[in-house]
Amino acid sequence: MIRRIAIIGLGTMGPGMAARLARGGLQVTAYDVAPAAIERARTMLGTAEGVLDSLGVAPSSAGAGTVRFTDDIGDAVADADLVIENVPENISVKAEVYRMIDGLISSDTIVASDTSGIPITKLQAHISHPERMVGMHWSNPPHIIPMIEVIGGEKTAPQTVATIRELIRSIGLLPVVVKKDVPGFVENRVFYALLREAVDLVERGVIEPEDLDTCVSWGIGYKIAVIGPMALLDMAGLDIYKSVSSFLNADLSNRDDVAPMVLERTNASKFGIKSGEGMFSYTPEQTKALQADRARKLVAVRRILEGRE
Ligand SMILES: NC(=O)C1=CN([C@@H]2O[C@H](COP(=O)(O)OP(=O)(O)OC[C@H]3O[C@@H](n4cnc5c(N)ncnc54)[C@H](O)[C@@H]3O)[C@@H](O)[C@H]2O)C=CC1
Ligand SMILES: Cc1ncc(C(=O)O)c(C(=O)O)c1O
Repeated sequence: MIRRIAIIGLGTMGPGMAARLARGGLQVTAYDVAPAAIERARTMLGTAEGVLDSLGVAPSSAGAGTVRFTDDIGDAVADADLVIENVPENISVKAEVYRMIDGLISSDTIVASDTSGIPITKLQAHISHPERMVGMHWSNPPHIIPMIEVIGGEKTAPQTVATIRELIRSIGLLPVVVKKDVPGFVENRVFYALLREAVDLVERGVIEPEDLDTCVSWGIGYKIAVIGPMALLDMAGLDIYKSVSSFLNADLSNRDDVAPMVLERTNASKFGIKSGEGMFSYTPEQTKALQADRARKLVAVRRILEGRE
């Protein structure tokens, strides 16, 4: 039974996860190597709790859990039933965290990674109890998006996958078990196929970035929240899909490296909202307003999709 959870890494994802897990009645300790990240996370935690209130996510019947911040990794993982590693998407950074916690956790502590797509089999090579390591891939913003992928690597015990799936279900979220440890799992394989084509179309001047977003959000994006791709195939007709894919698939982007448009920006430290500029530009005031507006709309859409409005 999982009651105490340590979150390692409090950047974009950690604070929202901490808020959601605590709302589910769990005792969370939250650690980051950077003191500034811990300070930022305190504010982000408060914002996420407000969003959970507006989503109507009630505390568990046993009451809400707690979030305690710490700057000591040993303190964070001591007594944890589950450690969620949430540091940058880089195998050596993640492996260093596993090495650090290896001697600090008990042999029955589960270690989960929120990796966006590094195969779990690669990550579990860096830990003493690989049978207790599992992928637990949340989607951003983690306190709003209810689906979480659960992925076992070659050495993950089936019981570890089952325990994490049950934990997710027990706090009212939606676990999806990915049956094969493929890079990117399922969500990001599908999403990155879309992103590759979107970036390519903008880069080739087929469409302006703002218009690309309008096309995708109000075209496929809007309906895909209600009708998933497999069901859409049936709605459109497999005969139509057969005809279109017979000429279109061969014309879609198949680039296997990072697009120049993305490299130019990342080389200039233009990472998006976190640096004030990426595909678009953002002042701090615009960022605040945008995040509040997006949270409000995501909350409203989720309430409707769940049949609550
Ligand atoms: N940003 C996103 O939309 C999503 C990210 N992910 C995955 O979640 C993981 C974390 O991503 P983000 O939160 O976006 O990263 P981020 O870069 O925003 O935050 C990472 C945090 O880890 C901290 N950190 C670095 N080394 C550390 C160490 N040795 N010990 C403790 N803390 C350390 C950093 O100080 C930073 O605060 C990555 O694997 C990413 O691929 C998963 C779903 C969505
Ligand atoms: C661009 C991008 N990459 C990865 C992820 C992820 O799920 O890991 C996300 C996300 O929104 O969650 C993302 O936007």
